[in-house]
Amino acid sequence: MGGQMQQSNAAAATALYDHAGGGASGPMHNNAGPTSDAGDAVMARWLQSAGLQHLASPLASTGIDQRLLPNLLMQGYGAQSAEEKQRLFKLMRNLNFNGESASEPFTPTAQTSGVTASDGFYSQEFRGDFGAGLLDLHAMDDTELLSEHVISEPFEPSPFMPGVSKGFENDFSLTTSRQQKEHLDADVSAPVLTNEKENNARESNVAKIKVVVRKRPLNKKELSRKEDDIVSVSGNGLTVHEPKLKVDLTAYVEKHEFCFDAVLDQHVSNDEVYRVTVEPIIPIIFQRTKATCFAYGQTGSGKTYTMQPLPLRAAEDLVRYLHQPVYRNQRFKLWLSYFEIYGGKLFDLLSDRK
Ligand SMILES: Nc1ncnc2c1ncn2[C@@H]1O[C@H](COP(=O)(O)OP(=O)(O)OP(=O)(O)O)[C@@H](O)[C@H]1O
Repeated sequence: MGGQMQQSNAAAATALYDHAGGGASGPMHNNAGPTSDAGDAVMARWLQSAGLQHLASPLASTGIDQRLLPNLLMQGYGAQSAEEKQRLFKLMRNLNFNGESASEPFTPTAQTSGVTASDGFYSQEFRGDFGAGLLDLHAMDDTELLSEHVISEPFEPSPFMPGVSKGFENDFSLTTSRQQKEHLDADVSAPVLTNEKENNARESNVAKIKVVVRKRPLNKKELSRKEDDIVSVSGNGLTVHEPKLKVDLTAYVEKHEFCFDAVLDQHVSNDEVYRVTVEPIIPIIFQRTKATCFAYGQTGSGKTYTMQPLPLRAAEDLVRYLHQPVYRNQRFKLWLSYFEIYGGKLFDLLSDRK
């Protein structure tokens, strides 16, 4: 089914290209005939794939040069609501730029006899701001476009995330006020782009991975052997002082310096570990983000000692958040599973180690 559909799209796209080439000097609607119909059909189907088929017929009957369509559509031509404009914007983004930026010299990706690169769908005019305006047939795969239809349900941002509330103010949420809607209707591209920029900025502000090192104190055995403490901590850096011998057997210490997101020395309590590592993740989970916390290190380095208190503290905070008015009605669900992986086997600790 998908393959068939793509084939028929490919044929139709070629027809549109031919059509544009034949009528490069005049408006496309003047080129009546089968190719014109095919071109209109592609445009109609393209719009239909985003549920915007009602925009196709007015455009066809206006006498507007269809090479200008991408720009016209981008300016919100015919679209009534902010939601429609958003769909148009996403549809436009599915145009295949073939890795070229608009400033790069244009190279046509297909050739048809009698058609030059400056014509039709491939012309600078048609491409407008969108690079090489070849319809990406893969992007027209129905499943992918269906996902474009999913409009996220209104979601109230967490007041705990820095800078989040500002970003969501410009979002196309269904709760957009009338005044905002009018503003968005006036120019749909600007808010979408601003919104995207803000999303990127917000994402880059929140580190995806945070590595925290905890130094444990020397244990009794090490103390009884009068072993040296070879790790010193300073800020978010630590130095390993490695005892070495030169070839002439003179002892010397080689320093290895490392920097992490945070380094906790041996005097730090488990509460402080929680505060630095897991506590900041909890509100992010309520932004519908997945979060993982794990410990690694050599045997006896303190993984169990460090990790053991964290789940209980995290569960307390999670439940506390769930009861906050801002999250209470958002249909969040809390699941808990507890496994041990040992010796290549998985044990369910909430089910008699089955
Ligand atoms: N920060 C710390 N303060 C005091 N004691 C600690 C600290 N970290 C670890 N210990 C002690 O060091 C010993 C080893 O710690 P732990 O069992 O947590 O290591 P581990 O990394 O889980 O080891 P393994 O990989 O062998 O399971 C334990 O007796 C633990 O109580």
